[in-house]
Amino acid sequence: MTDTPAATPFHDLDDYLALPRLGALALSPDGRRLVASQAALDADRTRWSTALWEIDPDGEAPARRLTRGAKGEGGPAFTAAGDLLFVATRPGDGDDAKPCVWRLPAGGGEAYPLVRRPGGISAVHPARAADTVLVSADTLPGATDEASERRLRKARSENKVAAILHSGYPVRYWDHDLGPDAPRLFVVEGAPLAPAGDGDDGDALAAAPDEPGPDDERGTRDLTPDAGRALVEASSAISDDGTFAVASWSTFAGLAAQSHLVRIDVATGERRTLVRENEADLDEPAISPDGAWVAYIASSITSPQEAPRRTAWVVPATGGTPRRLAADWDRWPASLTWLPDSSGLLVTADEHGHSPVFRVALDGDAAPERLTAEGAFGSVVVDPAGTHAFATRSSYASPAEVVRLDLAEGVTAEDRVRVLRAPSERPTLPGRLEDVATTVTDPDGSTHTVRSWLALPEGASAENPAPLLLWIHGGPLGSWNAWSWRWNPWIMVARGYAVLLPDPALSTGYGQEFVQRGWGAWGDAPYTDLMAATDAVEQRDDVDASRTAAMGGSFGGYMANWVAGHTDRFDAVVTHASLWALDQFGPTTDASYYWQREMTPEMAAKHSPHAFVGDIRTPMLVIHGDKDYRVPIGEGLRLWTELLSSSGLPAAEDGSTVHRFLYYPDENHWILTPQHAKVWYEVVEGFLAEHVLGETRELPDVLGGAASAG
Ligand SMILES: CSCC[C@H](NC(C)=O)C(=O)N[C@@H](C)C(=O)N[C@@H](CO)C(=O)O
Repeated sequence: MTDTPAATPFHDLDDYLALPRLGALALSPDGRRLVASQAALDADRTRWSTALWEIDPDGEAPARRLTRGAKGEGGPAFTAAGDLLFVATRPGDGDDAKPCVWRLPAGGGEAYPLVRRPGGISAVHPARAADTVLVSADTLPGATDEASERRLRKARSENKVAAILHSGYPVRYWDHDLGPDAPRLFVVEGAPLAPAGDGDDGDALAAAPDEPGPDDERGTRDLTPDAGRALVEASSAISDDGTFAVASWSTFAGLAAQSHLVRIDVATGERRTLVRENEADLDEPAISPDGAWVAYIASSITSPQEAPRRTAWVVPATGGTPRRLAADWDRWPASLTWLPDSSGLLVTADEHGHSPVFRVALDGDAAPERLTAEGAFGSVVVDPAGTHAFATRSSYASPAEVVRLDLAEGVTAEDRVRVLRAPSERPTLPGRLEDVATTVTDPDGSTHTVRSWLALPEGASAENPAPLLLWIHGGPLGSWNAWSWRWNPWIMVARGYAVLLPDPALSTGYGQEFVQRGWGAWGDAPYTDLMAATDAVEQRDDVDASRTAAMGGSFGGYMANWVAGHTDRFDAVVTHASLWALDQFGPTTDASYYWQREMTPEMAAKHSPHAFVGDIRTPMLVIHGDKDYRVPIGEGLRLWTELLSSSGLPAAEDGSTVHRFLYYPDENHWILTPQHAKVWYEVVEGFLAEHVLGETRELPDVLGGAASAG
């Protein structure tokens, strides 16, 4: 017998990067076909590409791959006739090829391009009970038809002009520039799609989308020629009968942006405001199957004093007075899916380290019924009989898998969920996960529970306590409740660390008051909660309190920077894409309007990590991507120069320093390529090994023979 745990994919970064990653689901209107997208590593291991897979809704047959395009396929959706539509670029169209909509006929045959637009198509929305299909496509402001759009695009590309003339805000989004084109909604024109084929059992669906099939390409009619930037970041839905659409529509005034819901008549393009609130953004419209109601999510406009509230509402689809669903519910709805008889909705919402599915009735004031126990659910779809739902479920114990939920009354949460046969197996973990909690007392005397996930290596024990890594989540309005490929604790667990994933003040799933305690005061309760959670696990005999590190990304990087300036209890701090100087972050992020609502100059001054640089006595690894527009590179650059010049551990005269800066010239807020993700984990692990374990790791050659990670 040996205590050495069996090797898992988390022990080897190449194996980890090769794990397939499940995406969104689509269910055919008859409920008989379930399709999932899944990303897998390409043969040259430098990108992931997505393919569509058919999943047996009964859980009997193995998953079957449907598409094999060289450039990948995504955004699956079924038409009323059962054809599968998806978005993909055409093979052979070159590097600047634009995605278009493909049709894979229900009756068999080759997939072929159904609709294209000169600027590409980003999403497709078929009606569930009519031959109407909407698409969302980026369009130039001066384009009046496809010919003028092509002419304008040609003028820019042939003259190699990338300049964009703005007259308002926003100008960037996450990792790309906004403009000069912007999304508009189009209806696909033409005769009804050809009926399904000869009843072939579908084997032909495995055909590759290599060559266009039938000569059936369709044109489009612009439903929103005057959209301007109103549909940037919009969510939209089409009614089952295909007669109208509802979209979130943004208006801009200076820096301020606000969204309301519009109803658009598909036949005429006539548009009218369905519901508008002065004090909230309205998004995520979902039209009831009977066409009578529109459900949506309202996110209140914040102020420096007041945190947002997210609530679910319904309004008659023809307009009228909105009504709040589950009015006393102290949870934030994340997604809304109607039941087929329009009697209510399935709603996901964060709760205590999970994101379960709840059933919410349309009428009455019954409390939402929590249907599931473990995990975070997404991509929820319901079969036409209303007896089962399908969803993806992940947690920190498992990447996303496809599950079927039995919607019958009286079923226990455990019995309700059945895991379906997905394209890939659940990977073996290198350790175990515990749900831990501690109690904190705020300066006003109120007490709160701070709960965390603690991932422990298999061998951790009193005789062999594990070094501790505190990993802080971003947002900050979020929760460690779903698997993340970006922030994966198991890689560090496989290297012997216990990883603590706390949900401090500002986290979601614990009620409004828990968010409010950290609002506008990021360095107070969120920080003290994190320290309290760390104190509590350091009491355990299977955790080694003398070897510890803290890390975080994005807002989690802000907190890592704050930690570095406020305690020297950790041996190392890793900060990725982090907010450093709040005086500059607010105006330079792509979402300035969002942050400036919360941040006063006083708050920025009081809670800015850069003001405490002189107190930093912990080696720091700074990581930033140049194309990060959410937390712009100026944060990383200023952090780096101030660390070298002004921290309590400045660079020596010969330039040597304990700090490190891992800079990605062509990555953004996320590290999107496999090879760069591998370097990320290698450098993080090497830096922690040096400072926490006192060990040296060799850096990979791809870093050009750089000196040690620590
Ligand atoms: C619901 S919390 C707000 C998320 C926030 N949104 C905007 C408009 O800025 C955001 O993007 N925060 C980042 C600084 C961040 O912390 N991102 C995290 C979580 O999304 C990340 O892991 O990238």
